Amino acid sequence: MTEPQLLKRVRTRHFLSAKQNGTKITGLTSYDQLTAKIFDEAGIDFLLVGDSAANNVLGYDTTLPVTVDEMIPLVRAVARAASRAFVIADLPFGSYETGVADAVHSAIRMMKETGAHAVKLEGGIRSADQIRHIVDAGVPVMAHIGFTPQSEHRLGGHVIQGRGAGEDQLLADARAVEEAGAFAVVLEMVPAEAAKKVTESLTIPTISVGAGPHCDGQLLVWTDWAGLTQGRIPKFVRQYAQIGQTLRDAAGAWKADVEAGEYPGPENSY
Ligand SMILES: Nc1nc(=O)c2c([nH]1)NC[C@@H]1CN(c3ccc(C(=O)N[C@@H](CCC(=O)O)C(=O)O)cc3)CN21
Ligand SMILES: CC(C)C(=O)C(=O)O
Ligand SMILES: [Mg+2]
Repeated sequence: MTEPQLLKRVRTRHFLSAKQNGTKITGLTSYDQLTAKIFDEAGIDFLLVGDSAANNVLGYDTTLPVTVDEMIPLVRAVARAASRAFVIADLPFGSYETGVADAVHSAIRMMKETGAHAVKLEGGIRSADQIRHIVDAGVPVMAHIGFTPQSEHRLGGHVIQGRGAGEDQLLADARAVEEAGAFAVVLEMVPAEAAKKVTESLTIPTISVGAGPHCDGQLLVWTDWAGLTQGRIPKFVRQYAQIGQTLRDAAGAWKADVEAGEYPGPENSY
């Protein structure tokens, strides 16, 4: 988006101007103050405290079990650490689907108790009323359509969305969230050509998570991107580090040194 030192704090208007200027927007997930500070210093434009914390922090198999109460301390840590990046709190499953009052309540809790700058929720047409009411309450909303992990059981697994006839549904969902007042929309796991059509038909920026190169920005789950996630990694991820292997090697080397009496050395002792 803009050079880190030129911009004090990323705001929703910078998302819109980035689309207008053709400058790509970058986002990573973050769940703690250590990574938030590092990604913020690297100039990443926004940090999403994803409900993927369910898998990546709390050890659940899916995102479904995580609650607002569990998310709040993580969002707070990220918001405290980020000085330039725009911090977005993911609304977990069950905290907004039950009606506009519950959705506004959850969004306000996130804003009041964490210092986040916006919330994100899943769903297009089905979530448009919630988006409208949260925005009316003064809270910016990032929408999320295409593959929506909170509904993976209804979708039948990690299935690519927006293929064939699904493209019309995707476009309708995208228009609905823009009309409802979302400032940006995440497109997850949709064909590049469908994402291109959505990007060209909206005035708000599209953020790709596995939606190809034509979107206005790109977002990845940091633990996937840094080689920390165990197990299957989606095809849309490019790994920029192998932190998992680095830590495994470090733990093995330290254990061997301790067992051999090589650690601590004189320089580590009083
Ligand atoms: N952005 C994102 N969303 C997720 O739901 C998600 C992550 N990242 N990262 C961690 C886990 C791992 N997940 C996934 C999601 C998809 C595949 C996968 O292999 N997908 C196929 C395409 C779908 C298919 O047709 O099977 C692929 O080739 O990428 C793997 C792990 C779900 N989780
Ligand atoms: C992958 C992104 C879009 C997300 O919702 C999350 O990390 O929870
Ligand atoms: Mg999420």
